[in-house]
Amino acid sequence: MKIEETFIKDLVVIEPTVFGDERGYFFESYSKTKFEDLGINIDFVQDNQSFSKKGTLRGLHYQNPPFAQTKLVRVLEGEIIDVAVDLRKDSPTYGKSFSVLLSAENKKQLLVPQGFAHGFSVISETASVMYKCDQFYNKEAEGGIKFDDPSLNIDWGMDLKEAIVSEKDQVLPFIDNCNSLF
Ligand SMILES: Cc1cn([C@H]2C[C@H](O)[C@@H](COP(=O)(O)OP(=O)(O)O[C@H]3O[C@@H](C)C(=O)[C@@H](O)[C@H]3O)O2)c(=O)[nH]c1=O
Repeated sequence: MKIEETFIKDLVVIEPTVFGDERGYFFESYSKTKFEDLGINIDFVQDNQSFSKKGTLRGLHYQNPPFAQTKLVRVLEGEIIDVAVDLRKDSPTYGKSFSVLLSAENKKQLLVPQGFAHGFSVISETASVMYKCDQFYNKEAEGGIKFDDPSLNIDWGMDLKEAIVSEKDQVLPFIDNCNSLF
């Protein structure tokens, strides 16, 4: 298992050790002790899975404290551009975004800490995305930022006019007006 730092503190990409043989492959997608060896000590309590068609864009979402969530995101099928935006007011990278291609093929995982907004776009025909969370879903604590906020200028790898976006996500505020409490 390998950990890649990003330019944003605490936001890391994890690559598993994959064992291939004539049957196919095997890897540990999560191991509490191996993650602890990498300095990651998180108690995950909920696993989520979503399936989306090409052109779907979900996000950018977060839950405010005390219900903030760390998310460990991976792709079971397909390819996504996974995006995290730093919302920590005292962070030197506040308002900056990081994007990474996650796919069933590259098996990379993005560890999105508490204090970030998260979203992804689907660039393959379909994609199944799975993520672990260290806090339960709480509707009242939900917050979001509009995916096309010009101050974030995120490259979602698609024509945004064609993006498939939920009604809820179409009316989210830009970062300067969001209700983030981080
Ligand atoms: C996120 C979530 C949603 N739901 C319900 C609420 C709603 O009726 C339905 C669909 O919810 P949403 O439209 O919010 O799903 P979605 O837009 O996929 O929301 C997700 O987006 C990605 C980018 C994230 O980072 C996640 O944390 C989550 O916010 O599922 C739960 O029951 N539990 C959950 O944990």
